[in-house]
Amino acid sequence: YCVLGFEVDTVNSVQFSNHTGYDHWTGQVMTANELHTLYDGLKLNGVNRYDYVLTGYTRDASFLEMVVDIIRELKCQNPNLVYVCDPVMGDQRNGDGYMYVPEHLLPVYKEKVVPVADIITPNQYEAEILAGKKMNTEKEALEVMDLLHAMGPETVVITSSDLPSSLGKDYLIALGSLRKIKADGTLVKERIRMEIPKVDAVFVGTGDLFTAMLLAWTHTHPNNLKMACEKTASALQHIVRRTINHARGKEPGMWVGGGMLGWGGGTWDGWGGLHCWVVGCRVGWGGCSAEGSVRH
Ligand SMILES: Nc1ncnc2c1ncn2[C@@H]1O[C@H](COP(=O)(O)OP(=O)(O)O)[C@@H](O)[C@H]1O
Ligand SMILES: Cc1ncc(COP(=O)(O)O)c(CN)c1O
Repeated sequence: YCVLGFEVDTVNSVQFSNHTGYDHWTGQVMTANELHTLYDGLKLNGVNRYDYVLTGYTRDASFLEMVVDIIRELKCQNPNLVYVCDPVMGDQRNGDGYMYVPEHLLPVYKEKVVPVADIITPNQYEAEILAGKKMNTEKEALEVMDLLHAMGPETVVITSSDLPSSLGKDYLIALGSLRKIKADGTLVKERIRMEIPKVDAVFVGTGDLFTAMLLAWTHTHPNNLKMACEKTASALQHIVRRTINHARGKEPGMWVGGGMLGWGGGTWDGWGGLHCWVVGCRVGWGGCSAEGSVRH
């Protein structure tokens, strides 16, 4: 189906009853073999040419390794392919970080996945464990982003952090860094900081949505990370606000669903012809979070 002008092929990396923030969850974790079988089908038909690949939540190390093998092959098919990786591993609450996927995935992300990624979107905790360095100040955050660039990706966006905002405690900080070596050898560096008004609730799936939106907006603004991030954050802000208003009963009749991706302004039609392959799961449905809109 077509989302924001992208024709998207989806592959489940897990198939769960609900996201893992619930007390219980059941379902299947996809294996490397199952992924390979699907990829083989695409190859046999000669339809394995993609412009973008986006990966999200994964629980299986060999599945991740297979993703890397496939990315390498897809990059041979299309050297301009952009791989957007959301290294979904964990989060922090009240300053304490924790992993919600098996810990042995960290070295696979670090040594194999991040090096082939063009854009990564960790949260603060994920950025810190990938870089092996804490970020308590903005200066340290910039150092962490440089360490992540050195691992491979030319675009790093830290989707949320608890760094202090000059606007007060009701704002969360997101940071972005674009580091590009141009054909003539010059280094282009763009750093951005976004202060995002906090909604007093915990959302699940917003990181996934952020990454999907960033993919779409960096396509429109490939050399303007500020613009891409602003449009992404704008959509997120609209969605979390409408979601919370709905949950509090202020917006009757609103459906938290895939169609919500249409908010945030801009013209999202008519891009046509782009192929995007998304490896990730659908993060559940129903409930009062933004998750319904993350139907990669
Ligand atoms: N409580 C919130 N208030 C406002 N915006 C939020 C909130 N939680 C998430 N967001 C939005 O979602 C984006 C991703 O944040 P988050 O879900 O914390 O990332 P991650 O899943 O990577 O930890 C943020 O940049 C912000 O735009
Ligand atoms: C199945 C699944 N997918 C994705 C996520 C990531 O959610 P978020 O976008 O909020 O980082 C989670 C978080 N627990 C999850 O359980």
